[in-house]
Amino acid sequence: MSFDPVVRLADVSRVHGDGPQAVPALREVSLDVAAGELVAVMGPSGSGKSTLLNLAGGLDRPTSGEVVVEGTPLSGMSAGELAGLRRRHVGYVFQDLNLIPSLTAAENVMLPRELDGVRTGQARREAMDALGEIGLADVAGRFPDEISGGQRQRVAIARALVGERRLILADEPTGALDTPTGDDVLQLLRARCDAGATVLLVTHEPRYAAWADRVVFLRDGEIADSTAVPLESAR
Ligand SMILES: Nc1ncnc2c1ncn2[C@@H]1O[C@H](COP(=O)(O)OP(=O)(O)OP(=O)(O)O)[C@@H](O)[C@H]1O
Repeated sequence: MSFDPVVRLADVSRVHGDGPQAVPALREVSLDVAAGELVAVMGPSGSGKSTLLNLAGGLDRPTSGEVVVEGTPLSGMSAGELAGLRRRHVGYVFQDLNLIPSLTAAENVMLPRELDGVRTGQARREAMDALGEIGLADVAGRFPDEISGGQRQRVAIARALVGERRLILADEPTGALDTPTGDDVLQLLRARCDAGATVLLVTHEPRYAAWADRVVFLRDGEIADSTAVPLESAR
């Protein structure tokens, strides 16, 4: 594990809305996550888990504090620069899969790379590699409504992993899946960490958190506890 964090949150606060409606979703949270680390983020509904993930990936900006991704502070970046950094370095897996229904599995995986200027041939090769890695090469030409929910979720993960992204943000990626398929997803994320990526995983399930190196518990927008996961756990 390298010492420099892939993502650093330094005294990060986020207030949603203003005036009497203002909601302090995160309060002065500091967190470093290194290359090779899988950190599970747990906590009750409304404790700030999704807010933390969105800030870590530059999808949202903090009210105060600083987010640093791969050594670059995000505060000074324009919206366009942030979008570029997200496409190059950050992969997202959300519970609602956001696959584009009119594109095949392979085309969905290719899309972020093509948006980043990678030529179609290379993007296709990368997509096929990413799909092959997760055992989905045979459904590459099918559309999202022609494959199962578990396969769709794995396609979404392939799309998050394609290219050289080292920071993977997964918000309840196992939410709609049965247990064996959820285990497959975790195994995949774990393998990417072991290959040097960094994963922040929001989950309500202790079963899946057991795959992490560390579990961070949020309560009312603050880190209430941070616990190393013993090696003899589920992994
Ligand atoms: N865009 C927004 N505008 C106003 N309030 C928001 C917004 N997004 C989140 N919040 C509020 O901020 C707090 C933290 O929300 P967040 O979604 O980060 O929590 P969470 O732990 O991910 O919850 P869940 O487990 O239910 O998804 C909640 O009180 C929520 O209502």
